[in-house]
Amino acid sequence: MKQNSARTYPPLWRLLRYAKPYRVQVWAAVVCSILRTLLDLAPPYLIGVAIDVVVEREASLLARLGIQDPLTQLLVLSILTITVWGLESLSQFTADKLWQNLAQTLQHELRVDTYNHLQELDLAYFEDHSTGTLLSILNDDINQLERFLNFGAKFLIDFFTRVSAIGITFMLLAPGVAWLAMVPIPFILWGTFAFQSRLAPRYDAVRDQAGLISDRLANNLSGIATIKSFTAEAYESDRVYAESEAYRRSNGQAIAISVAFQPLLRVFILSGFVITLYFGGREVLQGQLSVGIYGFMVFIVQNLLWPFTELSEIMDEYQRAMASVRRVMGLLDTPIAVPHGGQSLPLGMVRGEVQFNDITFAYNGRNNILNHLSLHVPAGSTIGIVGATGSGKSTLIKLLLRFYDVQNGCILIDGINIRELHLSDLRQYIGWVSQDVFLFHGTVAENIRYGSFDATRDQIIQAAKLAEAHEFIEQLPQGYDTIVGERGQKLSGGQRQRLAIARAILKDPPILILDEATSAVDNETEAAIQRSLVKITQNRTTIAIAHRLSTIRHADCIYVMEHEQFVESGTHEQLLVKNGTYAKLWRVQSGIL
Ligand SMILES: Nc1ncnc2c1ncn2[C@@H]1O[C@H](COP(=O)(O)OP(=O)(O)OP(=O)(O)O)[C@@H](O)[C@H]1O
Repeated sequence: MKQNSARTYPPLWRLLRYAKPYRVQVWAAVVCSILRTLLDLAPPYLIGVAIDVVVEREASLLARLGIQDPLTQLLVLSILTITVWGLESLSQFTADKLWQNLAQTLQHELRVDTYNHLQELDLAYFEDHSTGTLLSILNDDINQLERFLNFGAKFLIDFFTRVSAIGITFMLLAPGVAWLAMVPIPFILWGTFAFQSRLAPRYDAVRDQAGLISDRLANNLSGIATIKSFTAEAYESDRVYAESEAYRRSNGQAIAISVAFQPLLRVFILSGFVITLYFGGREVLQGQLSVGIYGFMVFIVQNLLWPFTELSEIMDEYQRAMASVRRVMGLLDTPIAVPHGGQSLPLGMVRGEVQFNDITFAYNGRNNILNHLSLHVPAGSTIGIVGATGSGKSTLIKLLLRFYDVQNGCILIDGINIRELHLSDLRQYIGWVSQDVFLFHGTVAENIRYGSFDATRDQIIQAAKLAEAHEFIEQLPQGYDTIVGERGQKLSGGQRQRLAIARAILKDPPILILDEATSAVDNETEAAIQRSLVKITQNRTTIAIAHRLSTIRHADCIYVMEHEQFVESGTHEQLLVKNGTYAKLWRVQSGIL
């Protein structure tokens, strides 16, 4: 509800609301920026006063204020100028520092919040959104905001202060000429905003296109070995070229409008300047305006009108930033499809009984993978699941981990519906060695320790020994401190699997899931791991999925999956006696057939 209503706010408003905790700094930065601009306007005024001193001497403005001697008047003016410049530098320094700190803080907070929200989203979201697009939001879009906060916000404040201060002073000093000098302003404003409204959709397109390039690059870099093995470099180069070209084109379309407006603005500004020069001069000649005020006005009229040329650039920056805000906020608004349950069950109290009660599940827009499937795994028992590839074995595990929610039926742990459990509790109970082992860039020890961050070196080595990994780790150049490379690419598939098993053993969960956990190791190593697993799986619920039946033959019960259901179950011996699918598979694998 709250998230939907947030969408109705304009992006700038949402950004400001985000900055709410920093409102003191924001106001301080605004005040310092206004002060700086006002002080920046003082020197032209002081020049006007100086002209007044040298022309009018004892009849000057300062003389009327009580300083008779023209030389003393000049001295006072000099001191005033030094003071103004000093204060201007100070306020500029403070404003810059405040804006930059704010930009850095907001950028940091937004990035961390967006990332944290992203982590909470369900797996289906990541399947529908490419890594490149998400990276471009987390990096490019958030950096764009920093640029705007660093420069754009400051410019906008400077602009409004400058225009209001000069406009009012003009009106007070020479109302006859002032309105003429301001005639171009409505035209400039109208043009600026008309042009910005045409620019906004083009910048949205640029941001989207930037996301697409990022996708392509991220995809290619992670698939570089495949590209090389298929000698597809030229093909990929063409695809990158096409994406980059599309980005260039969409940026070009935005730039085409953005540059066309500048020359037009100059014409308007020139007219304001010429009007002041001519009509102001005429008033001086007619004795209606003092020379000092005329000098000040000619000098300052450009200060009034030039910011309007910058306004279009700032609005340009603003539109780019708002396109980024929309993307960042869009991500932050994405509802969490798999929410936490309210119940908390301490890890130490979990027995590990798992029940799938009449569950039905289909991936988004696909046919049912599991149909009215039920399974009961008593606490502490070991079960094996076999079945054809694509039959839904891994899906069953992902449902237990609540990566997705079932459409019908329920899954229980120790009799509690997993939807009611806090997600982090639920996932604490489960040690999952997945089919696709993912190792993080870091050392072997860091990867084993992943998730059990307090584990000692000895515990890590002990877990590695049980996973039959200690020996090969010792032979690595830096042993446990060897860097495994991104995604563990400096290790073999079997070595990666053993690290993943060690990681799950170290976690010491009440429920252990082994999804093809030893598929990449040789028979001898697998036999050794199996011997270790006998010890590890004692008093722990274990669900093992395997194509190699020898891996699960000693399970308390083996389930055979087919056609969205379990079609057979029993011990290895019972299933052989049944002479069904399992027996057929066994005969094929053991070479009897
Ligand atoms: N994220 C997903 N979105 C849509 N369909 C999916 C997704 N993941 C898996 N599937 C489909 O669901 C079916 C079951 O996949 P699953 O990975 O559970 O099979 P499996 O029995 O573990 O297979 P294998 O033995 O090959 O590992 C497959 O047809 C697969 O194409």
